[in-house]
Amino acid sequence: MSNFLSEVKDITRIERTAMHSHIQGLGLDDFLEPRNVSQGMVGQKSARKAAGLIVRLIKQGKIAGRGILIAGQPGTGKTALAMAMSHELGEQTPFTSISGSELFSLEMSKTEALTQVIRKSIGIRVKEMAEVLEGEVVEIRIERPESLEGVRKGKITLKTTDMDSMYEIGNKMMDQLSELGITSGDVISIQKAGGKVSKLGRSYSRSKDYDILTSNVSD
Ligand SMILES: Nc1ncnc2c1ncn2[C@@H]1O[C@H](COP(=O)(O)OP(=O)(O)OP(=O)(O)O)[C@@H](O)[C@H]1O
Repeated sequence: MSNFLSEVKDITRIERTAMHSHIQGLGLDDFLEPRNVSQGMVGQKSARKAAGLIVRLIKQGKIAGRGILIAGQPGTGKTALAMAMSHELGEQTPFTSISGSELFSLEMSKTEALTQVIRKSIGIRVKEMAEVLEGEVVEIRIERPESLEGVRKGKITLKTTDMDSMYEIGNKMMDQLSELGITSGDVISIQKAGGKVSKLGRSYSRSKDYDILTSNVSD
């Protein structure tokens, strides 16, 4: 679990997109003419119109595999234009922002840095589908082997809204259950493919067993 958390920390970066949260599009009419104030955009009319033209060409499939260089003084709206273009291209077009200093490094080639950013952008669109078993733990039974060579055998009974089902569990799953401190009354999910266990909470009927706020608790 701790490894998993540290991995998450590694890949989490502070994105500087909040300052553009007002940008919802290029604010153009059907003839690509910029409206005065529209979709969070104001001014920069010729740049917005040019960006709209590029968006139209992309949507028509007339340009692909090309980059666009937007040049200008700091703070004049280059990132805002890029973000507006990604909005115009629809939800399927991810927006990923990087700064120049991330590309120029002694540790990594520019190609590698760019490849990572592209992978990240693609990753935004990948939805992971996992089949899971979810239910309240009724009982965990682990039979310890009598000899050192013997293998542990385990069974878990899960209660779902419809029924109770018993599953045989392997060593890895037994270790996970004990690491997470799973006991009867916990509501858990188990990923069918990898066997990853997650604790979702405690069942309502057993929730008072360890509830320190109730009057049942003695000193
Ligand atoms: N035409 C515009 N309409 C509304 N808001 C804008 C417009 N242009 C820029 N902004 C806003 O102004 C701020 C600065 O713009 P932005 O960060 O896009 O500039 P930049 O050219 O990318 O800057 P830098 O070169 O420093 O990266 C942002 O909050 C952006 O959303």
